[in-house]
Amino acid sequence: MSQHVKTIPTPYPYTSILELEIEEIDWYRWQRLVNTVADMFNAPATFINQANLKGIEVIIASEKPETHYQPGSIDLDTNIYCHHVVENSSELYVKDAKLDPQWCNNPEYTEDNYVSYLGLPISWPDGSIFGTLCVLDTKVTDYPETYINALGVIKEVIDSDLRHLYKENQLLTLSYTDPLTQIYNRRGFEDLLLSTQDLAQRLNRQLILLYFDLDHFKEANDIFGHEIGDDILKVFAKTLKVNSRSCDLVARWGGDEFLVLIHAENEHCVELFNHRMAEHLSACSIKAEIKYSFGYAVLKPGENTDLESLLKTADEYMYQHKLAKKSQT
Ligand SMILES: Nc1nc2c(ncn2[C@@H]2O[C@H](COP(=O)(O)OP(=O)(O)OP(=O)(O)O)[C@@H](O)[C@H]2O)c(=O)[nH]1
Repeated sequence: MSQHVKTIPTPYPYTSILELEIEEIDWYRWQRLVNTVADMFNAPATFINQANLKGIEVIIASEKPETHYQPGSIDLDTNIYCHHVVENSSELYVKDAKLDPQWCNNPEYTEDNYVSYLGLPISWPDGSIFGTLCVLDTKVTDYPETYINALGVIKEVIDSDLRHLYKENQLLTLSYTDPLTQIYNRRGFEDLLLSTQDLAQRLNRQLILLYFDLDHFKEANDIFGHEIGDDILKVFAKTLKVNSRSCDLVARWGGDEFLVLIHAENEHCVELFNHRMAEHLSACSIKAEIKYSFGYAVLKPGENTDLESLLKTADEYMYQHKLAKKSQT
């Protein structure tokens, strides 16, 4: 019997901008832009969508009586037009969905009868995808190139609003934060590593990369449940944070793995850090005992070791630590 293995799409690492109190976006202007596009194309529906942790979410919809859509988000498994724009980071123009079998399971076509779609990607200033500006129609279309170009100009207005937001730093912080533990995520760590290295060079100080991996975390999830598992991750992240200085970088690297980059006078700091961690963790009141293995790598001033090599060293060390503990038990 053949087995169909379903892959779960990775969510886009952004919180919905609708959930944030952002004053820098002129929502009224975005609304007018969307309404103008709908009028210009004489189309029943125009949207600005965001690719975020929920999937693809409608942020602004045209205010025409015939605009038909479900407010909220569509998960990444559903074959809607916008997913293709987001995935490929490029324009998509479907003049007549009937002519292309790839849309036969697209609910926008099969349920809402949107047979035509024109969508452009909207980008964050770092080039990663924010979402789409799109025009949908229930009739077959053949837009002139001048219209498509005009849509491109309107999209650039939205891009530039996002750039402004980035300057304000609100969303930058957001896209750098792991939503569960509220420490940096992988992307935040990678992006801030360079400036931390720069600072350490200028101060002529060494940096130490600490790599932590929880022990038997899968078992804790299995025995106590996923929610307690989440609590363990949160407590561990918080413990790392309170034991670090504000200039250190504390991040969740993925799953039950964490990184801390510390400005350290010498390797003795690693022992001290560990000692403080053990003390804090033993004092916290959580159902499951939190144990971890760790490794580290040193980056001396003047050295130019890349993150990959540092991680490899720290990971090998951590692995030996884990093995040693396993063989003891
Ligand atoms: N609750 C919760 N579990 C997660 C999360 N992310 C990853 N996991 C789980 O973390 C577990 C990691 O398992 P493993 O990598 O095998 O690690 P381990 O059980 O700690 O094994 P050892 O490292 O060998 O001790 C997996 O079961 C994941 O499903 C999360 O955000 N929340």
